[in-house]
Amino acid sequence: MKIVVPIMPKSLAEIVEFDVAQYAAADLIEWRVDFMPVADLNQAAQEIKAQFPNHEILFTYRTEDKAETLISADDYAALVQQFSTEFAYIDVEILKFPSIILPENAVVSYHDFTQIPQNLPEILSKMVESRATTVKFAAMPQKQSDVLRLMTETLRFSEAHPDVTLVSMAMGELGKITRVASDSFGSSWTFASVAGASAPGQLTLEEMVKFRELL
Ligand SMILES: O=C1C[C@@](O)(C(=O)O)C[C@@H](O)[C@@H]1O
Repeated sequence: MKIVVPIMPKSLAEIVEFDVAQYAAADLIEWRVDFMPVADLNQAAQEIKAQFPNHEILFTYRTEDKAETLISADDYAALVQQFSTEFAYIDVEILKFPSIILPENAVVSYHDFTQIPQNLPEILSKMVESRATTVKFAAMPQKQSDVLRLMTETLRFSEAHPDVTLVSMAMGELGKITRVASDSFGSSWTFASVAGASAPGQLTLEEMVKFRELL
């Protein structure tokens, strides 16, 4: 299972301050672009690539965790088009922005910060219809059985689509088990933090590495 570590710089100045050595055990860096002014993204992209020359980078502009809309659909599509060629992977909220032209390195994603929706299988099916090779799903369980449901659907989906890389996780305290063990049920990436979590329930990179060694 690949360990993905998010970085969430709020300014250009923060990028040069990263203690890059702390990220060495990460398989992939996720740049959470949505914390930074859009006007600074070009320069930030170059500086981030220079800071992490040995890592593949996932470019993510997350809108689904925000109440207000900070970016128009056209601007979102323009960002995807511009930055998809600059990074190894690019996150695309395909169900929220359905008219987008999907780049080959797209990681189509869906987030629900309140629940694990009952129509999870349908959401996964819709995402795979986009023909993306990587499908990511993160949602918030309210009870233990929600976590089991996510694991069951992860297994079902991964068996039905062996050619697709599935990334799934349950967030929060209840979901932690999915972050360390869901590769047993067909999920291929897990997210862990170095300088602050980008979602509830993430373990630190150090904890994750220890867990993975034990498992
Ligand atoms: O899609 C995900 C997964 C995530 O939401 C998590 O729960 O670890 C964290 C986000 O930064 C990332 O874009």
